[in-house]
Amino acid sequence: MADVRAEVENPQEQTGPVKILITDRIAHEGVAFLREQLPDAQIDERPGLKPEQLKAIIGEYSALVVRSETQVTSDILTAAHNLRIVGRAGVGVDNIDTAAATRQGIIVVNSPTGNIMAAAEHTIAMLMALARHVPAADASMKANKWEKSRFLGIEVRNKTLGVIGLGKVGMAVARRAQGLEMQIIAFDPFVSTEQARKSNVTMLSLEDVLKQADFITLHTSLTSGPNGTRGLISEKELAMMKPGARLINCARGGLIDEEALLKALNEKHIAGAALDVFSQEPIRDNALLQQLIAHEHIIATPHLGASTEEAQVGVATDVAEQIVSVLSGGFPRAAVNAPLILPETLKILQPYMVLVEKMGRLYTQLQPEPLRKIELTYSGEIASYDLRPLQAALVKGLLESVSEAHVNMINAQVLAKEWGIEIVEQKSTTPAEFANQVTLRVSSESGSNTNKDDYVNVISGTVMHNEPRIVQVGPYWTEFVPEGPILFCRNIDQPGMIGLVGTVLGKAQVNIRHMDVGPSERKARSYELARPTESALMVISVDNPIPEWALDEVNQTGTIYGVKMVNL
Ligand SMILES: NC(=O)C1=CN([C@@H]2O[C@H](COP(=O)(O)OP(=O)(O)OC[C@H]3O[C@@H](n4cnc5c(N)ncnc54)[C@H](O)[C@@H]3O)[C@@H](O)[C@H]2O)C=CC1
Ligand SMILES: O=C(O)C(=O)COP(=O)(O)O
Repeated sequence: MADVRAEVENPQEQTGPVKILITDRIAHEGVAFLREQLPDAQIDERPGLKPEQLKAIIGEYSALVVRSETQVTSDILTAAHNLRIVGRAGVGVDNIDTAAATRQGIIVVNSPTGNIMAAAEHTIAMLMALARHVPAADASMKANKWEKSRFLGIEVRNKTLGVIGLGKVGMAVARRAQGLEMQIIAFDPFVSTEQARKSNVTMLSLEDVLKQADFITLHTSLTSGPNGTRGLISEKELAMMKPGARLINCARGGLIDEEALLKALNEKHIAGAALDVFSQEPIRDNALLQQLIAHEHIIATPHLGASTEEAQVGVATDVAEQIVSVLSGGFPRAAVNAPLILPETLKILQPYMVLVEKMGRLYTQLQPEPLRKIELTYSGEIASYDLRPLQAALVKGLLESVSEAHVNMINAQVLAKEWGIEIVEQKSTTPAEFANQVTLRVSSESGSNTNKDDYVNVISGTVMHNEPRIVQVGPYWTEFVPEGPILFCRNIDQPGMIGLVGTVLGKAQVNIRHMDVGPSERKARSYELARPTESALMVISVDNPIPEWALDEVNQTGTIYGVKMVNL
């Protein structure tokens, strides 16, 4: 069973050492950690690659490390045949097409806390610089001037700071600003008034924050779509700002309509703005942005929020650790697109993951038909765990033999949806037939399993001595280890049937490893006589594949039917 955490096997078999590509500059501590922990890996630092250069080489790599500069687009990802993880040495992942990565089963990780303080302190530096014209005064001094009266500033004490986005950075900024004796008001639709009140922050509507604050600082992530934050501060919002107020953006450039900002500054509606981030980075020859940063009431820094020694060491080692973990078959600490399962839980679930994947494979091989709805029932103690890995294992088992898709825990749900498969789960901690049992009930294309040979609508299994066992197939009770080549057939429940099959297999020089004949009713297991017209399911595990002529011979007996070979 392959590990569904982060599929180790690659669709295009990779030869040679594992390769890691670093395309933005990260602290050397992170690179050193990778080298130390993965001594056989090839680690290439190639900052400044053009998109077409990155696309040309990305296929060789298992891991990619970036900051905010490299654009990891879906186009790049289509060429990333061996990529298993993208590590963002920082917070914002808006430069990574995470939806495309998810579809391809690529884990995206970031460092959610490594540079929070750096970003918050830079915001405070921007706040003070805006209030006291520090950069302009410095430039004037360097031009050999002494313009004492030109740089009259304001105090921040007793002023109101409006925080838009009261997350990790926003809250750190609020705390620091409280130390400067500022009043803090905030807008964040996902933070409760009560929670904010405990930190002495007053939650208001966006409009009220804009109208009341002397300084506005932005700390939301950049998201697109109808409820996204792109263009959150546009002409209308700028117009709502208090005349003479100041704006700070150390989050993402796209949050502000930069043209509208330039207009508001030119009209002297707001007194100034401090920008660390821009809609295009680097700015290069973007005329609007050049005009904006040249404005006398703008303070600009080249996306320096995270650029402290401490933060860079923090984010680089944070991401390096997660890359080592994932490439070694473990879990990332901060995956943006993967559910987090604790290693202890995974250890318990592992044999059930094997079981469920085999149940999926068995179903697809016995009943190769488009699926529509699957009901997974868990009973026993197993039902009390986080069972997402089992669902992923099931999708993998079901789709692997019929699709090119590389299924793993990251993309299992997306792929199931694409295939139009609805998966519902039922959980009960009360044991059923076995202490822990997983049952798969399937509805195929027609919506019900009505055709004559369509008996495999239920497969049930358990784990015994850490080994998966299938205990029910359709109406038949059975017990076998789902492993290797297995012959499935049904027979009229009467004497001589086992002998018939045994003789043919003997003739074909096929060794039987295990055999189980399951009646269609549980009570027949207690050696009561079954009625002669009843059928039974024969499950015969063999050491080597059975030749076609032997399968035909078994099929022609008249009393044995539905002969099918599966490979688990
Ligand atoms: N300039 C730099 O170098 C750095 C920039 N950042 C950026 O700062 C931003 C914030 O980072 P964190 O605080 O770590 O993120 P976070 O996820 O902890 O906080 C974001 C907050 O924004 C809120 N939010 C979402 N939509 C909103 C909306 N429409 N209006 C108001 N609030 C909304 C969320 O509820 C959340 O509380 C991110 O964009 C990140 O990329 C972070 C570190 C360094
Ligand atoms: O972590 C973030 O979100 C940042 O914006 C920092 O970006 P950077 O790593 O400095 O390119």
